[in-house]
Amino acid sequence: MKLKVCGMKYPDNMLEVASVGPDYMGFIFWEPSSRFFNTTISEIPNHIKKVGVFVDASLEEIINTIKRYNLQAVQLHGKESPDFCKQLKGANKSEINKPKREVEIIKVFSIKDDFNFGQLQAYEAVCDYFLFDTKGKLPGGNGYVFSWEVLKEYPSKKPYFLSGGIGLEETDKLKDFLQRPESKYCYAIDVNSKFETAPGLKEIEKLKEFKKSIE
Ligand SMILES: O=C(O)c1ccccc1NCC(=O)[C@H](O)[C@H](O)COP(=O)(O)O
Repeated sequence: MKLKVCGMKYPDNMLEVASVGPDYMGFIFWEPSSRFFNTTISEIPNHIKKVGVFVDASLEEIINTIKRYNLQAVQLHGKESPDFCKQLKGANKSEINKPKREVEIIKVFSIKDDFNFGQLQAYEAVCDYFLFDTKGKLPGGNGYVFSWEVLKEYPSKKPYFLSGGIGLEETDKLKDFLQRPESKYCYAIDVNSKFETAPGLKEIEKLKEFKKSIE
């Protein structure tokens, strides 16, 4: 199972987290967040994909940020429409990253108690992954787990990231979930606030323990 560590902020901490070996590292490009990032990304190994997290940012802002930070993925955490994702995919193919690999598009859906999976259909062709997070006061990083039971209704074959308040306390529940049919397309686990001592500052020992538990 892949691991994404989101909400990185501090250069030394990025290097420490890199040593744990996640597959993705996320950077929040949404100013109101306590994890808002606008400085320099440390030299982390190439196999760790850098993900830019955006909330209803313009196409221009996203493209400029991809270029500035050499991002390999973008996570869209707002109300971005299928057409917006399509435009981003188009820009991606033509101008962002040629001749390198295309930037992955991760579209986020926030879940409270139930969820209308019908809305995924329009995004199938225009994003690479879905990410399921917990609906809360903020667009992301709320620190609450949603009921994964909802995913029994998952109608798609698109791989998804499971997110929302996941910490070491969820390890047993997660192991159980990963045995179930509804986790067939679960591609990665996304963690954030449950591994912090302060916004954007991750706890390395906890991350090591968690990574082992999902291997
Ligand atoms: O983390 C933030 O501050 C944030 C703010 C606005 C949009 C997205 C944000 N985080 C994105 C993530 O991918 C988080 O890992 C995800 O929401 C889960 O966070 P948590 O509930 O703290 O585990």
